[in-house]
Amino acid sequence: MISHRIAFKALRGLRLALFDRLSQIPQGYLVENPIGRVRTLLVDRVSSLEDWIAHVMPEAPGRLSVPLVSLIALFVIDWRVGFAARAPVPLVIVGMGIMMAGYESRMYLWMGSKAALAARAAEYIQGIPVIKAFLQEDASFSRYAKSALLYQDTTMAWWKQSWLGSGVMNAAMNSPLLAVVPVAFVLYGAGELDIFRLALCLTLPIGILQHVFAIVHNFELFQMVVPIWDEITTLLRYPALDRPSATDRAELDPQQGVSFTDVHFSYTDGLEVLHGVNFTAEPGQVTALVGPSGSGKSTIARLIASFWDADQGSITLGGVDLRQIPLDQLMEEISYVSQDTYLFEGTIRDNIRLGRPDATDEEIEAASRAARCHDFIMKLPAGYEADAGEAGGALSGGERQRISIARALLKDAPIILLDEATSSVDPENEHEILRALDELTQGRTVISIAHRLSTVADADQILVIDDGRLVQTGTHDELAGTEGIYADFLAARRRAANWSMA
Ligand SMILES: Nc1ncnc2c1ncn2[C@@H]1O[C@H](COP(=O)(O)OP(=O)(O)OP(=O)(O)O)[C@@H](O)[C@H]1O
Repeated sequence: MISHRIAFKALRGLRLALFDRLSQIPQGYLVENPIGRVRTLLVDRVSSLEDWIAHVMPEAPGRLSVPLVSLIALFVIDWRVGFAARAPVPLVIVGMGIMMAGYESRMYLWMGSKAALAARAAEYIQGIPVIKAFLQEDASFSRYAKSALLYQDTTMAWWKQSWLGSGVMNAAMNSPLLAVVPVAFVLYGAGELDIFRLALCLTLPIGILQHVFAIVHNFELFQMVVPIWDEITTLLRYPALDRPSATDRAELDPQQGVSFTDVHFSYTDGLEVLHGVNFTAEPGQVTALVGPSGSGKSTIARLIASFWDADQGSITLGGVDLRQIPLDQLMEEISYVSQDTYLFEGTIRDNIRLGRPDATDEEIEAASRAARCHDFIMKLPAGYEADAGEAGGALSGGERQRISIARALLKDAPIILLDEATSSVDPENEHEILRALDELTQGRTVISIAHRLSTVADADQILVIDDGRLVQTGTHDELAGTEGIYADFLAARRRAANWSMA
């Protein structure tokens, strides 16, 4: 019982340490690692250490000493019985040798396929609505099925490679008396052993092999624990963002907005996606980022939110380099509003309160009214007390986005990062979102990945990004009359607007 208590305490400590690390490392880790894989690590991998801590470690002294003491006792009773008791050991070693050949690489393959299966399963389930909408069930299911088959193949390959060795080993270990019985009875017949010693000779070997069996099993467990521990320590040692502690708050100048100076950045694959970007988003102004898909707009927004650090150059906020601003302080300064709003377990009220944990109910409702959420929330049977998990399924994408706007309003951060994609939203919702956004962006510094021409045209400054470079800067009027990507973008929008349904 004590060892189990210690084990659960250790697992709890380990999980807390991992969560702690996750909050200190670049949030990009979560963008780059499928959520199913992170979940497997935090839940399953950590749980699988329980056996090791609760059983293997506390039982090890007994497992090792009992066979040793029994064997010495047998040698003391009669050295010939001692040797007979060891007769199966070479067979156990041979069997184990066969079984363990290439164990580590098989183990990594198997664990990799298991993690891939978990990731694919999570992806498949999360993506079901999209998959159905695009009639991709077969393709998506086949990806999931392929990883299930790979898991099956690696499991079966492992079994096939192990069965001979494990058969030999098990047979030898389950035959502790094979050589002892004839030797002991011959000695007893010859009068060299009395009845008590004979009884000891016939019982002690059984105990020895049971423990040897357990040691072998534990050795196998150890082989499994090594890669798991590797994975856990990789995350625990993942370099944290180098930031001052929460108490070393930076002096931010409210007259200065967000500035990029010669910013270069590459994701972990090493391919540079931003090649020396320079701009300033002035405080209280709307800066719109436009450009072709994959040009780097979201990357710029994520760098401002410190998902990662720039590889070269500097990003400043209020005149201070982001690296000098404690993460907590930065998070107070920024609200990130994207089109996919995550609803946490709890009530709708709790979900909005995430914007400012000490907000009163009245403040939450005022923010909801301003974000045009109040009416649809009141239509839910339990209103603000509705369970977000259950209600979430009943909310449209636009309604969820308005909830994230309500959170941001409550948070009242001076800088708004806005990924405003409204393409998937119906006109009624779009209208409501725009009104909510108007409330949110009043008097704040807004950096918006803009998709709607109206937002772009109204922006104080438009930054045109192409292939990781800032290629045009100006207002709508300035850029509309200049040849380039922005004029092309306008022309494409006008053509689309002229399309008729006839
Ligand atoms: N996590 C990632 N790992 C590696 N490369 C990435 C990652 N995220 C984005 N990229 C790459 O970085 C480049 C810029 O991507 P980004 O998402 O910033 O573009 P974007 O302009 O926001 O595109 P969109 O308008 O389609 O959202 C692309 O080539 C993309 O493939």
